[in-house]
Amino acid sequence: MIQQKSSLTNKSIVLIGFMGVGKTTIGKELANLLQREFVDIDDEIEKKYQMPIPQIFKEQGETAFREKEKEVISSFCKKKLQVISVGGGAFLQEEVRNLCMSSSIVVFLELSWESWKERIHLLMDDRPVLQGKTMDEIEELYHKRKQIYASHHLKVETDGKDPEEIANYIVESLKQA
Ligand SMILES: Nc1ncnc2c1ncn2[C@@H]1O[C@H](COP(=O)(O)OP(=O)(O)O)[C@@H](O)[C@H]1O
Ligand SMILES: O=C(O)C1=C[C@@H](OP(=O)(O)O)[C@@H](O)[C@H](O)C1
Ligand SMILES: [Mg+2]
Repeated sequence: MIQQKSSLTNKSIVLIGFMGVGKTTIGKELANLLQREFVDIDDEIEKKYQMPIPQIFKEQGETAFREKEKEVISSFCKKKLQVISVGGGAFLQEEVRNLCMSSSIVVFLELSWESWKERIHLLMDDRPVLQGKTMDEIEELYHKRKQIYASHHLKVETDGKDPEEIANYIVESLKQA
């Protein structure tokens, strides 16, 4: 279920993985369990720029969104002892990958394509990256994105598990490592 390369410290924990894998949901559970502050980078971007993510994509484009994303992640990564969920595209930027890997424990949440497909109806409305794409194109993106998630300290397979179970598993794994 898991590959371990690091342990629980006073560093922040950063959750990565494809859109819809459960970073935001599991991040909240994990923060509760560890009694840490929870930070969702997409929420922070929306607060800072007073605009929903789909609107940023529509009006300013993806490049502008990635710049904002990098800025916000940079400011939160400096802090310790938080649980941080970053967007599924954050690790496209090498600078973001390096920053998170050096400052925090990076946990990659993995979900198989078969399981992910069942969740797509929950995601289409507010994930601009998915909009206008065919299933084949989304599948291609899913596989391409795997490369950027290769940077991690810990990998957790989430198929068939509920968010609480996954959060508990992360805590136990990090404690034991
Ligand atoms: N382990 C899980 N099992 C079933 N549904 C889940 C699980 N984790 C998340 N979800 C659901 O999938 C959707 C996307 O979750 P979310 O946490 O927003 O993912 P992300 O932040 O990775 O995009 C939500 O509707 C959430 O309730
Ligand atoms: O993968 C992506 O490019 C994105 C993922 C989203 O976050 P989630 O991974 O939390 O859905 C959000 O940052 C934005 O819509 C772009
Ligand atoms: Mg999220």
